[in-house]
Amino acid sequence: MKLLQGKTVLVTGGSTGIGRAAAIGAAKAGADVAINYRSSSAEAESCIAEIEAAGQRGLAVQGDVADPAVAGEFIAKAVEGFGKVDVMVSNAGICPFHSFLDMPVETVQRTMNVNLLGGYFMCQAAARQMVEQGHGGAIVAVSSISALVGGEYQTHYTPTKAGLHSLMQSAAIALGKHNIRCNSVLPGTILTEINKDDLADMEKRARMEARIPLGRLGAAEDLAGPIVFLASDMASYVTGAALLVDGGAFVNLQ
Ligand SMILES: NC(=O)C1=CN([C@@H]2O[C@H](COP(=O)(O)OP(=O)(O)OC[C@H]3O[C@@H](n4cnc5c(N)ncnc54)[C@H](O)[C@@H]3O)[C@@H](O)[C@H]2O)C=CC1
Ligand SMILES: C[C@H](O)[C@@H]1OC(=O)[C@H](O)[C@@H]1O
Repeated sequence: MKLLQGKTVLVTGGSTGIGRAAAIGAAKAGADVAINYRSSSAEAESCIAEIEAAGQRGLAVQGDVADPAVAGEFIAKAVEGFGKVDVMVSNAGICPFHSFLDMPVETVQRTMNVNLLGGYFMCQAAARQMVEQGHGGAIVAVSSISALVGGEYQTHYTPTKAGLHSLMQSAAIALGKHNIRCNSVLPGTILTEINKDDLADMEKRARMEARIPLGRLGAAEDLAGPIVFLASDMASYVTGAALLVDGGAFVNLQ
């Protein structure tokens, strides 16, 4: 039997990058998958096509996670389509690199609203549905190695990732009695749209590659296995945990 056979998995920011890889990975593991996406319906449709090519049902729901109302709407549409919610992968995020001293207020607020509050309301809405269903569930937040270490141009971003990591720890306690497990993955540097401009600086890219014991930056697909594992019953006694998926970068001090 496949790891997520019969499960319904929801992924925010699921049309590109890590979210897309998680959505397609979940479908390949036997789940029906609903994705939330921000704006590009072409990317969302092509993700749904890949979910269907894996033999599963797919559903795309547009919405800005920074709007708290969008969380309830996403859950309602998924329940309407698939009848239940078993897994929430809270993944949507932005990282507009910017220096600290002249950081625009709007950039800070938007990053917090999307990454942290968006994640909070999505996880809460999913948990409410899971509690109502009465048969447990799993929540996986896409936090970051940035929950543990800083970045000069990420002073507005790293606190959101530390916040998601902390949210999963507290939610694990709040939801344990409902058999809802809450964990986070902490990706290292993964080559996606979010850092395309930043990593166009070849010197910086080479520096980052050099400190990764596995010798390469990550690909979005590197996150699919860890997310599917944490979502699955194979991880039935894992909650409140954080799984680094960084090629060993974090432990490489000198
Ligand atoms: N690429 C990397 O090195 C790392 C990424 N992450 C996190 O992984 C997550 C996914 O990012 P990537 O796949 O790397 O980049 P990405 O840019 O491909 O994915 C981010 C997704 O979130 C969506 N999104 C952004 N704002 C949204 C909003 N307001 N409402 C709904 N969807 C929204 C985007 O449309 C996009 O599909 C983010 O939370 C990011 O912080 C964490 C650690 C490392
Ligand atoms: C977007 C960055 O490249 C990426 O985001 C993270 O969370 C990682 O720590 C990297 O800085």
